[in-house]
Amino acid sequence: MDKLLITGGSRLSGDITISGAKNAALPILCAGLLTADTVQLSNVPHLQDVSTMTKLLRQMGLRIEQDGERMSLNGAAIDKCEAPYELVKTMRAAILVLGPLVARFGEAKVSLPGGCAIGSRPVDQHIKGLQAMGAEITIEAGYIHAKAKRLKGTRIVTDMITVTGTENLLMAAALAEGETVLENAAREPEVTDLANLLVAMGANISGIGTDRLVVQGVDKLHGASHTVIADRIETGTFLCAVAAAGGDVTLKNTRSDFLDVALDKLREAGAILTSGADWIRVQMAARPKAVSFRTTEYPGFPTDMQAQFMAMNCIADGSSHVTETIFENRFMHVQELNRLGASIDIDGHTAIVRGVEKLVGAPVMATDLRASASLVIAALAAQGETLIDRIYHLDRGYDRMEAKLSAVGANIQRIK
Ligand SMILES: CC(=O)N[C@H]1[C@@H](OP(=O)(O)OP(=O)(O)OC[C@H]2O[C@@H](n3ccc(=O)[nH]c3=O)[C@H](O)[C@@H]2O)O[C@H](CO)[C@@H](O)[C@@H]1O
Ligand SMILES: C=C(OP(=O)(O)O)C(=O)O
Repeated sequence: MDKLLITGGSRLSGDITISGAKNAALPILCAGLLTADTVQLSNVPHLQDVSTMTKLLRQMGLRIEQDGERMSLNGAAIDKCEAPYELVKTMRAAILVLGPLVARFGEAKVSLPGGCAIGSRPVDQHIKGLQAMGAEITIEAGYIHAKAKRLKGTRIVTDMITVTGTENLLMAAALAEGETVLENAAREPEVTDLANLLVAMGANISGIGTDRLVVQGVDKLHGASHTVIADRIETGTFLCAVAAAGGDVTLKNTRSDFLDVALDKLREAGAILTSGADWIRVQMAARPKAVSFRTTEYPGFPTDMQAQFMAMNCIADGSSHVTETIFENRFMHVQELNRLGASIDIDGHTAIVRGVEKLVGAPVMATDLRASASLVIAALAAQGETLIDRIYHLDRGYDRMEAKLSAVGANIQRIK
């Protein structure tokens, strides 16, 4: 099992190119199931989750050709509407095949994802929405079986804001009969990116970027070309790394407008940020100041950035309160950060972080994707060597992270 060995203490300086967004690429790949024509994609990130998704979609008969960051999908020969447990258990986003399969082929058999390290993460809202559109759904032996001659548009109000729930229902609604209104829809930029691709494929969607999506179903979708948006969480992760370790780094091929709240928090921490249409520069010369925040849905503070900011807070001047409101168990990194000398206590959904002057390297274990990123950031800021185990979590969602960090001066190596 691969590990990362990091010797902390180097300032980071230079340029990093940001990859396409994992959370946009995954639903967008599933949108390839909605048409018999070819969908051409660019800026697709190199990630384990993308490999898992392409493996799953190929098993269904989707033809996928890949050339670096470009991918072409063709759904003319899909012959298997099934997502097996073996793949769904390694990547929850596999649930995103459910909506497209029922909408285009009238049936789907998809393994229930089950729980995950950060929370129980049920998919009841995906099911409730499809049922409201007329799908007959049964759950048997750990699988969701869905059937519908043709889905029918209706008004759906989800109990809570759900990102992949909105995406699944949006893809289903694109091919349903009549009008679907999705109330309480997620407004994450990745949902908008998917919606923009669907429109390019011939879908009729209004309210894109708002919490009320109105879809007039069409009989068929056609091929399109699309560039996946930049990964705002990868962007934020490198910004936190510089804020914690110090330095001057320019992130290229990214945007600042979808990270407003996180950028405000970094400024509050003392980082100097400048940006243009497709770049962000971060300069950090001093010890960061502690910043408190609570995670919420977009455009609020992203839960996917909570662990990375907490790592920065560990070595900050002052104390902070970090409140997690989206997932019930997303503090797995706390005990590992404490092993590096951090001082964090948990009180319910809030972590109280008392900044310490220094962290000291130690062997630690990654427990989930963003927890892994927080350990990398803490290790970059720590004195001495940190060995991070179980980095397969990191590989799910970061495109060659150690290569990007080495290029800006970090002392980091992958140990096979
Ligand atoms: C592939 C992808 O895009 N993953 C992102 C997506 O995950 P994902 O789409 O799984 O997260 P959701 O937005 O659905 O989850 C939000 C909350 O709603 C709950 N819930 C969700 C659906 C449902 O049917 N029932 C239910 O109770 C969840 O348990 C969670 O507490 O959004 C999360 C929240 O921004 C991010 O952390 C993930 O990185
Ligand atoms: C929780 C995340 O991803 P997923 O929904 O794929 O588990 C994440 O990207 O931080």
